[in-house]
Amino acid sequence: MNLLEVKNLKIWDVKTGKVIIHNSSFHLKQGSCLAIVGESGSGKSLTCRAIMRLNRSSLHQSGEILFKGENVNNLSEKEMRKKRGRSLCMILQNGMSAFDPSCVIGVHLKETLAEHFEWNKKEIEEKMKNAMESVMLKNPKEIMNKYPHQLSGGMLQRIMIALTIVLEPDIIIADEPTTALDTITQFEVIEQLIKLRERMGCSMIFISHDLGVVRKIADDVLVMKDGKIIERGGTQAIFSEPKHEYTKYLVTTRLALSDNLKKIMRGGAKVAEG
Ligand SMILES: Nc1ncnc2c1ncn2[C@@H]1O[C@H](COP(=O)(O)OP(=O)(O)OP(=O)(O)O)[C@@H](O)[C@H]1O
Repeated sequence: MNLLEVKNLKIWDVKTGKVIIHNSSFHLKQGSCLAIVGESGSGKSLTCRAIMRLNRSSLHQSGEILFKGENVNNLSEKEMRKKRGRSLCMILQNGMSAFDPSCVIGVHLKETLAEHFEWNKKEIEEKMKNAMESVMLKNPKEIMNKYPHQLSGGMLQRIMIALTIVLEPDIIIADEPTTALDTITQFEVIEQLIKLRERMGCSMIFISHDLGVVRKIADDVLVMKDGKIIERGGTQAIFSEPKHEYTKYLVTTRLALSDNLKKIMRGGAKVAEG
């Protein structure tokens, strides 16, 4: 069953009239992970933000975005707010931009959860504590009393994953969730995302420049270039028999980069062991 079906999505800038996403159609199967890859500026983030209806007001969108058969393009902002977080959850590139800098993490987490559930303060604290421990965040109580700037990028990403565990959304959209992190932390956060999928069986849209990670985590892949989907298919097929010249280029160059990462990781592990 398709949990999400995007039909003829078009996004354009009303100020300039420029079309940025041209007639994009794709679907996300229940329980599967769809990766969107492509060079910088190809339209991956705008596509995902369109699903969440989070693009700036100067960007207009048309077409159908059917979530469980309902076109989210037709929902009011109030109805959409209920869907965000509870049904469709986004893990952003930079944890720092996801949390309110003016309050401690715990306040933000409690406010988010109180918006979607009838839990009392104690229940929220208990659920968050368990979820944070499950993503290897030690001392959850201490962390909840810290401001975002007092925590590392890797910790903020884990907190976002922990919040996602508690929210149990139908779809997680992870937009380059490890780009802002150092190599070792990237590896750990990806491990947590893989575990999250295994545990919750949720569906995921995963945007990444790292094709090594895409090969590990995704079931299907969309390749985007200049606002268009130029190739799509099962992960295995995309990597072993890419058809489009651009996909061939991506697969060879990006996998070479990934191999480099693996070498660094092995080196890092040795240093840690020694
Ligand atoms: N608010 C905006 N107004 C007008 N154009 C925009 C806006 N945001 C992004 N764009 C343009 O839309 C295109 C697609 O951007 P998008 O952020 O979706 O690319 P991307 O594939 O996610 O890139 P990256 O991998 O660097 O994150 C780019 O050319 C970008 O300059």
